[in-house]
Amino acid sequence: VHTKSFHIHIKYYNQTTEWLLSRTRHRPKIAVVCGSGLGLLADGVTNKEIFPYADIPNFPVSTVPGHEGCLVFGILKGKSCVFMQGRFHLYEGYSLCKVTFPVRIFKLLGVETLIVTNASGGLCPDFKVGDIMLIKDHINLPGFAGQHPLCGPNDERFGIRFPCMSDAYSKDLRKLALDISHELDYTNFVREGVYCMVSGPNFETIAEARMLQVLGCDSVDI
Ligand SMILES: O=P(O)(O)O[C@@H]1C[C@H](O)[C@@H](CO)O1
Ligand code: HPA
Repeated sequence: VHTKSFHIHIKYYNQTTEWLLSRTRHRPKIAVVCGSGLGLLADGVTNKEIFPYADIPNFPVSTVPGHEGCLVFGILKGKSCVFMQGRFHLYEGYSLCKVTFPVRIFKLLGVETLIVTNASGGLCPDFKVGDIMLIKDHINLPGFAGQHPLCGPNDERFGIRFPCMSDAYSKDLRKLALDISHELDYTNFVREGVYCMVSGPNFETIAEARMLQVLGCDSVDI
């Protein structure tokens, strides 16, 4: 991989951030990335301001069905939020720094909490189709092969060079989600587990899925 594809100059992050800040009144502290078919998570938002990705400078565009390709700002339960209706994938041909570009824009917009969602494949034999799995940890398989969004020059504005990953997923937020699933009587389909990223675009072979199970993965996605 050419090292240039590991890096996006800060001027592009600043340009995109300034473009958005000059067009929205919202100053979200919470961002939600909606996976395939999950753009409807933004439906309950009020005071909506919608920006198609194609209009936002430097933003990638969605090429996968089920990904609307819009950034939606608004208010949910009194909190200012931003929703990505559609996310980006390595298999679309984007470098990982392009895939994660919006996350860094969220950081520059002042977002403090990131909620990621997607439609992944279940590996844990106890899971049923349609279950919701809260991610408690992950295995970044492409990362083992040097396909990692943090490779390249480090910009301390976005975080330290060697980030600790032992607490990547907030215990407090996971507990909150579990508490709410109890309150709503959703416990028979809300699970916790280890998520694995693979590159795609093919889904896994039977042998690969079995290997991932042995490695301790409960769900897998591309
Ligand atoms: O963006 P997510 O992970 O929800 O999308 C899944 C995996 C593929 O991108 C796509 C296949 O339908 O859905
Ligand atoms: N594997 C199997 N099923 C899936 C995946 C995957 O990676 N992503 C979404 N459904």
